[in-house]
Amino acid sequence: MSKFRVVTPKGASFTVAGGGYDYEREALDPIGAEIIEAPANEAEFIAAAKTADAIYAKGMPITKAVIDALENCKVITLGSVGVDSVDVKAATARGIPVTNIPDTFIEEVADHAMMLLLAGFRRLIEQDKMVRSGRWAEGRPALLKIPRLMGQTLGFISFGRVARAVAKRAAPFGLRMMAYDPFIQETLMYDHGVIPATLSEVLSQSDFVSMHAPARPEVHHMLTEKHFRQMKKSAIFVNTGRGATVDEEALIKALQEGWIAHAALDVLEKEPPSHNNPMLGMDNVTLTAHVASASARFDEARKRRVGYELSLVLQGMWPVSCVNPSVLQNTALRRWQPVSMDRGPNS
Ligand SMILES: NC(=O)C1=CN([C@@H]2O[C@H](COP(=O)(O)OP(=O)(O)OC[C@H]3O[C@@H](n4cnc5c(N)ncnc54)[C@H](OP(=O)(O)O)[C@@H]3O)[C@@H](O)[C@H]2O)C=CC1
Ligand SMILES: O=C(O)C(=O)CO
Repeated sequence: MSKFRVVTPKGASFTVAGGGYDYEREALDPIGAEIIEAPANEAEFIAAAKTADAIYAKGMPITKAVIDALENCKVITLGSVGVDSVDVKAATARGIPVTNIPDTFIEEVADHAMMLLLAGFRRLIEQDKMVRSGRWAEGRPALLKIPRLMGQTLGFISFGRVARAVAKRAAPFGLRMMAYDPFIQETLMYDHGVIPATLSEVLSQSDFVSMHAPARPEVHHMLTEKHFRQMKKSAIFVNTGRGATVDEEALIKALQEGWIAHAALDVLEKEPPSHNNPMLGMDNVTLTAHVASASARFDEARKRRVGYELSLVLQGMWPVSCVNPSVLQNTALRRWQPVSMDRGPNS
């Protein structure tokens, strides 16, 4: 009989083809913790998770109803940066720490954001189609209409870890950069050659708007019609954050009516999109399938980090990355390292 039960919804998202090796186990086996898969529907999950020592959240939303039913849970662990699949407020109210993996694949996501920006700007998909369909001669005239990249303005919405890594990549291209993020110190922006700005300034002055806001209830549909109307007609909108931060209907209207030029998106409101999502047929949209974090090291890095966070808490210690750290002081867990209490609105 295992000492600790970690319950997780069956049918994980993210997993490599064929399942992959359970790197979490390298941290969990030595402490006698077992990962148990439970059906990914709320009622059956609650029945299996009620007495669990920990929840490993993936795929299924961990709602208030699930959280309120937990009798013995010491931590809810996420194998992602985004914490939108867990009701963090409900966990905080129950005094349960929630952990994520914020520093695991920043570089991959930043590479992807930069790729989307460049592909949208240099019209990669359109150029590729022209060559394949025998319209070679149309390629050059299409690009003769666009400005050169150097000197264009890149505006960030949110200036967290990923946006900062994008800024490092964008600086050598000679882009002017500005950012809206009321939650971080302006010095961090200046350190990256980025000018602090209001949301309106970012929207109205940027040639590229790169969206990195986390999907929290208060950030839901942060960008609406009025925001797309403020953007330049030539603007390219890049989103590698979360689809829910954008009113997708408004974005589609903006693209169809020419308020902005192009959207390059790794994330959508509904993933995968339904077959009648108009963006699937639009030439001024570049899409990838929420894959920005993926690389050959993704599965191992994510699982090892999840195993580490779980094993710390199950052995009675503070986790390394807690999104609601205010709860830690009221737990029996031991503080063994400095942890920043300065986290977002949910903490
Ligand atoms: N496409 C993909 O595969 C991936 C997507 N992501 C998404 O990207 C997002 C950003 O990642 P990352 O940069 O690592 O996250 P960070 O937590 O490092 O940065 C997010 C920043 O946004 C700030 N913020 C919070 N609310 C607002 C708001 N209303 N307006 C402006 N800024 C706000 C945060 O402040 P504070 O910390 O105070 O809350 C923080 O400074 C993640 O939340 C995740 O959803 C991440 C990885 C992979
Ligand atoms: O970590 C996240 O938030 C992701 O979206 C991973 O793909």
